[in-house]
Amino acid sequence: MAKALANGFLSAGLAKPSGMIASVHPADKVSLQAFQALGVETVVQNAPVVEQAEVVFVSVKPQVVPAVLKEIKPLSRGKLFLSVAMGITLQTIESSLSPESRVIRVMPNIPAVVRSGCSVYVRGSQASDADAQITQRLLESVGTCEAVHESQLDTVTALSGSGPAYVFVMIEALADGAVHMGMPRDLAYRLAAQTVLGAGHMARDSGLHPGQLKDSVTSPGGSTAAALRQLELSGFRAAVAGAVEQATLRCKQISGQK
Ligand SMILES: NC(=O)C1=CN([C@@H]2O[C@H](COP(=O)(O)OP(=O)(O)OC[C@H]3O[C@@H](n4cnc5c(N)ncnc54)[C@H](OP(=O)(O)O)[C@@H]3O)[C@@H](O)[C@H]2O)C=CC1
Ligand SMILES: O=C(O)[C@@H]1CCC=N1
Repeated sequence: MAKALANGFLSAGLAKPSGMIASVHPADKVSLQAFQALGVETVVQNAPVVEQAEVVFVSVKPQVVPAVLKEIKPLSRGKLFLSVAMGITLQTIESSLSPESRVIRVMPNIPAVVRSGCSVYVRGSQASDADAQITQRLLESVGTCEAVHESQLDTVTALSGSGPAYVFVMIEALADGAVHMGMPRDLAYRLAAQTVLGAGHMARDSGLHPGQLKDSVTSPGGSTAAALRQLELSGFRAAVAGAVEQATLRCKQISGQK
């Protein structure tokens, strides 16, 4: 996620490679190469990042966050921390850093890499209006960004944080169906991806209910109606809604609420 955000901020012209520094775990060669390709300085420790940066993204797995916060606490005074870790609450982060640090929780998503992400954020108790503005500006440079209440963050994580994965599975499945019917795979992926993009665009911008949009595609006695019947028989809606529910529960489990 850190690579996607860095790439997005650079593409948006909001940051220069010389103004960024990334701590990359030495074993993670893919990340090392990705940051180097962006021209961003990499270090193998977290301390130099916190020492040099005014705004620090905490983008390690939730299970690793406590150890990282403990490590950087002595350097955290006066800095703004943006944590993207799922399930790690503001209370946990704030109580693990200097009381004079400022914290904002962010839930971005991976399309930030192509500046089509959607992010939400929640201000910590010490974060100022200026901190919220910096957060909003950074994340709006890579997509949409809005403030939410922390009680929504686990569900946001399950919907838009993880959502691209569900959509990628959908694209794969759409293409698999078409390949099964004889379509070349590269054409199938192109059409599937563009279909998702176009439908998303309409759902976002038309002001119409998704059900109305669905009805506009569904000719009486036609092929879409036959396909939709198959989706309903296969429990498609329940599967997708259930995925969001399970992901939310997993976030709550990680944060210790369940
Ligand atoms: N991927 C996504 O789409 C999204 C992810 N997030 C959040 O972003 C965070 C990162 O997720 P993601 O990018 O997928 O995970 P990754 O595992 O890809 O990235 C985490 C990186 O942190 C490194 N790391 C491990 N331990 C340390 C340490 N002690 N100090 C510094 N770096 C360390 C890892 O190295 P190594 O691999 O060697 O352990 C790895 O390079 C998570 O908290 C996740 O909840 C939020 C929204 C969307
Ligand atoms: O899978 C995860 O845990 C993270 C959170 C949102 C997307 N990826």
